[in-house]
Amino acid sequence: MVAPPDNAPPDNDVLWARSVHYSHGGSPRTKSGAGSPGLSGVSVGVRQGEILAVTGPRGSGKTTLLRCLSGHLVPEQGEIWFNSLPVHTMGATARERLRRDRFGWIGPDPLLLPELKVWENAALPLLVSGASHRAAKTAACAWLDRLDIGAFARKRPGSLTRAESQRVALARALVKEPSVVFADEPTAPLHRAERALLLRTLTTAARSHGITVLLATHDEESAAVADRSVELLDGRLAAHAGSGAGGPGDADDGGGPSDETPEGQTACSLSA
Ligand SMILES: Nc1ncnc2c1ncn2[C@@H]1O[C@H](COP(=O)(O)OP(=O)(O)OP(=O)(O)O)[C@@H](O)[C@H]1O
Repeated sequence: MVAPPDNAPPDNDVLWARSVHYSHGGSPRTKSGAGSPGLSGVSVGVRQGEILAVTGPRGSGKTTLLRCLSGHLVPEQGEIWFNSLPVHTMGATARERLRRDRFGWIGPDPLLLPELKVWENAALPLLVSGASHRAAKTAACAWLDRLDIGAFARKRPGSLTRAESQRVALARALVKEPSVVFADEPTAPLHRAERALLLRTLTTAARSHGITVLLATHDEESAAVADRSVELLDGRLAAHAGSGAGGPGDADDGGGPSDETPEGQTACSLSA
């Protein structure tokens, strides 16, 4: 067993971004705002089991941050850590394996495969990982039941409403019981009542299984389900605040770092 490097994140942070810079198209951001903005020196720590909302207006960099934290994008500068693993130095295959084995993702579009039954869509992450058909079906149907859509397991996605389809996408994100679920505007296509239901379903499932959630949303009401929020503005972290909803961050200082963290780490849970 290799000891984690000295600059690895604090033990209770499952994910950690340190001074991350990312420009879409690779052209660095200029002072005038020209170029292709993404992230400009964002640092954030996410605790084990925490539900963290990443808020901010459209185009502020929420998706880019989630994609960097999940290893889809590699920052031009800065570090991304998952536990003691330096994601920013991993090769494409290792990052792909990490995403497949430890992370779940749900976006604004359910992206279900119309040719497959609902349970097969929910089971896809297990099927592509080599799980047996029977085990994948059992796990997928259990999640569909938990999310109150078990009755649709044998139907095709085409017969579902948008809200039901999003819940199937949620089952697919949870079916491997990942360490972290990245939820990028998962309620964007839904009506208000449906939004509340999906978020309640996501947070209940995550809390009962100890799953960490990063929820990107421009909607304040959606962000209120989180334990803590960080706000992005123009690719920079603007503020952070505890919502009082309860969670790991409430145990001590409301989610910020302690004074005892090594030099350089204090900024990582707070600032751009
Ligand atoms: N593939 C891309 N190529 C070029 N620019 C991009 C690309 N993806 C995002 N951007 C730009 O990067 C900035 C941040 O985009 P990002 O999607 O991360 O923001 P966001 O806060 O998630 O926005 P939204 O709420 O609209 O999804 C925006 O200015 C966007 O136009």
